[in-house]
Amino acid sequence: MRSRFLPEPEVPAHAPLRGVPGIVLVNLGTPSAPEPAAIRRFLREFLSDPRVVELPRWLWWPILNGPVAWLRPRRIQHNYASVWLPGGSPLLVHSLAQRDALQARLRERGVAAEVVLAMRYGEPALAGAIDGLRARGCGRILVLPLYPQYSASTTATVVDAVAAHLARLRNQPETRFVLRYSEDAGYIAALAESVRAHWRSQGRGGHLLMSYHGLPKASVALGDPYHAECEATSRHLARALGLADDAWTMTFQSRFGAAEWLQPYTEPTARALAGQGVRTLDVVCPGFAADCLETLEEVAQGCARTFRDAGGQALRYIPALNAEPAWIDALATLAERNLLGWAPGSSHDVRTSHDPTPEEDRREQD
Ligand SMILES: C=CC1=C(C)c2cc3[nH]c(cc4nc(cc5[nH]c(cc1n2)c(C)c5CCC(=O)O)C(CCC(=O)O)=C4C)c(C)c3C=C
Ligand SMILES: [Fe+2]
Ligand SMILES: [Fe+2]
Repeated sequence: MRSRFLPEPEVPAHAPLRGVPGIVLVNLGTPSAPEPAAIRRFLREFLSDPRVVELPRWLWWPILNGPVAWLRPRRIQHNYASVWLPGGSPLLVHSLAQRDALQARLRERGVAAEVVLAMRYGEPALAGAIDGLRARGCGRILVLPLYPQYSASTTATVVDAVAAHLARLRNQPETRFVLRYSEDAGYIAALAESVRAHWRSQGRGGHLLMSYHGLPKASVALGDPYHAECEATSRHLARALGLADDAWTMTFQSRFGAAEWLQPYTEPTARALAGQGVRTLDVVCPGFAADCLETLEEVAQGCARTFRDAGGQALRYIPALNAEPAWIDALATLAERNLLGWAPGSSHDVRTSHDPTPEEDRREQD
C-alpha cells in the first residue's frame, strides 16, 4: 500500500530514543545568483506567499507574474551584484557563519545539539533541513527564526511551512518555535555593543537612525504586533546606549508597492536630517540579524547617497550582528533556554524519566 506520508528515515537501531535536539536557524531566503532568472525564481516563491502579499489572488497573480517577475529582476540584479560576496549572497554567507558559530559556541558550553540553517524560500530548504536532522536521529527540533521582531509576514510563515512539512510525516518530531526576542537582554546588549564599537572606531555621529524593514500599515491595523516590537527593541537599545529622546529616530525601509507602509520612512528621514544640519548620521538596522540586500545596498549605499546629496557629510552604516561573538552568545543562551529539558549537558537540562543514569537508578531503589 502506498502511504500518503513520507517514508521515515532509517535511524540506527542503537540510537537513543529522541537523540540530541536539532536547532533550525531560519532566515528569509535570497537568490542563488545575482542574475534575472535566479532573482525571478526567488521573488516568485517569496511574493506568492499570501502572508507576504495579502492582496486577493486574482488581483495579485497577474502583477506578480507580469511586471514583478519580468521587470524587477532586471532592475535589481545590479543591486544584488553590488553587494555579492565570493561565497554568494550576503544573507546566505552571514547566515551560514551564524550557524557555524552557534554550533561551536554550544559545543564550548557542553550543550549537545545539532545546528542547521534553512531558508524560508529557496535553498537550503526548510523541509530538507528538518529531514536532515531527523536522519541524524534528532527527535526534537527547535525552530529559531532569525527575526527578532515577530511579524505574520516573516515569523508566521516559518511556522506555516514547518507545520506543512510535519503534516506529511508519520513520526513527527517534538517541535518548538522561538517566535520573538525583540526585548531579549542578550540581543539588546549585542546591538548596543555593536553601536558602541562603531562609535569607538569612527566617532559618534550627530544622530542615530534605527531602521527596520517596513510593513504595510494595514497589517498592523489588523493586529500584527511588528510595529510594537520594533518600538520595544528601539527603546531598549536607546536606554542601553544612554541616548536622549532627540538623539535617535526609529524608521522603516524597503517599502514595496503602492500601499502606505509604516512610517517614518528611512530615506526621507535621512534627507530631512541632512537638511536640519546633521553632518554625520549613524544607521543601525536591528531587525536584520544578517546583512543583506536591504541593509548593504539600500541603506549603506542608497541612503548614504541620498544623505550626501541633501548636504550631509557621511551616513555611516553599522553592520548587522552577523556572527559577532556577543550576538552568538545571545543566540546560544536563547537556544539553551528554549531547549529546556531537551539538551544533555545544558545547564537548563532537566533529565527525563526515560533515561536515568545508572547512579540515579541506584538512588531511586534505595
Ligand atoms: C509585500 C512585500 C514585502 C513584505 C511584507 C516584506 C516584509 C519583510 N521582509 C523582511 C526581510 C527581508 N526582505 C528582503 C527582501 C525583500 N523584501 C521584499 C518584499 C517584502 N518584504 C522584496 C520584494 C524583497 C527582495 C528585494 C527587492 O526586490 O527589493 C530581505 C533581503 C533578501 C536578500 O536577498 O538579501 C530581507 C532580509 C522582513 C523582516 C519583513 C517584515 C517584517
Ligand atoms: Fe522584505
Ligand atoms: Fe529593497
